[in-house]
Amino acid sequence: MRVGLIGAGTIGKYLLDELSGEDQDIRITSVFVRNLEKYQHLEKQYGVSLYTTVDDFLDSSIDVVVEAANVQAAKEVLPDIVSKKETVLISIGALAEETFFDEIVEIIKEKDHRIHLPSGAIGGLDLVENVTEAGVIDAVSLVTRKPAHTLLSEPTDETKVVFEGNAAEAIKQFPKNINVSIALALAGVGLRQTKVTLLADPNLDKNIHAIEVSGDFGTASFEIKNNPFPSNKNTSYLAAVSVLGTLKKLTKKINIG
Ligand SMILES: NC(=O)C1=CN([C@@H]2O[C@H](COP(=O)(O)OP(=O)(O)OC[C@H]3O[C@@H](n4cnc5c(N)ncnc54)[C@H](O)[C@@H]3O)[C@@H](O)[C@H]2O)C=CC1
Ligand SMILES: O=C([O-])CC(=O)C(=O)O
Repeated sequence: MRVGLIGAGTIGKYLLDELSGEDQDIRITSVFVRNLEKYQHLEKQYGVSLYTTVDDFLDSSIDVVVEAANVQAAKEVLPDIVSKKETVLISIGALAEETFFDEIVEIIKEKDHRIHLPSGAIGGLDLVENVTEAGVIDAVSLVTRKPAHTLLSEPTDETKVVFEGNAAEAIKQFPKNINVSIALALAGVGLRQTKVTLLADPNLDKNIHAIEVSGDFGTASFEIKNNPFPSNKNTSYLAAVSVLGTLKKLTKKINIG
């Protein structure tokens, strides 16, 4: 499977490290960048071709596109990508606006393409999706706790609630920090019904996501204590791992969950 990558930052570089080389079943062959000079070294290092226009990138010989840029970039390029390719989207917040979501769904239905949303820095989405499809879910909440300096510009001595509301509002205010809430919302009861609390904790060096689900099926609680990437404290290591996992699932004959 030949993969086209958008965004060669923390997650993108992790994927390049894992998925380059002739002998790989899944291999990144094309990378879309804005600044050719800055990323030129990737060509030699990973044997990839760089593209600066979306059209050329999509016309290169790739089977699937992985977006690992950011919510705004994803929104800009998503209609073009999904109309031509299968897509793995990690900036899931790009799908938070209802009209845009509907537009994308219309395109993928017409083109018979799929979008794959990795579980990112959380887990348990299979359960949430199952109980939602079966109509046996009542409520979902997410409490995210992050190192204070990744959320606040000023230092703080005590834990601060920086957001309390629903997933739709959370991603508008924190597009770089709470993509997980949109994955949870899309798997479950929707953006307005998914409760989100975001805490800035000065004594923390991990990104912790606590999920509570309840309904006729029973209750479920998940807590994911994520180690951040050393090079990017905003991003959990698991987020990158989940993109790799999603790509590997695309090639498997037995799917779990
Ligand atoms: N669903 C989840 O659990 C998580 C989702 N994310 C999403 O993944 C994204 C990527 O994360 P990281 O790799 O840690 O971020 P990063 O900031 O390290 O890397 C992003 C890269 O994308 C590039 N970029 C930005 N706009 C672009 C454009 N229009 N075209 C091409 N490249 C562009 C940047 O230059 C940078 O190299 C985040 O912005 C966030 O939206 C991140 C963590 C968790
Ligand atoms: O990496 C994380 O823990 C979560 C994150 O940034 C996001 O959901 O956007």
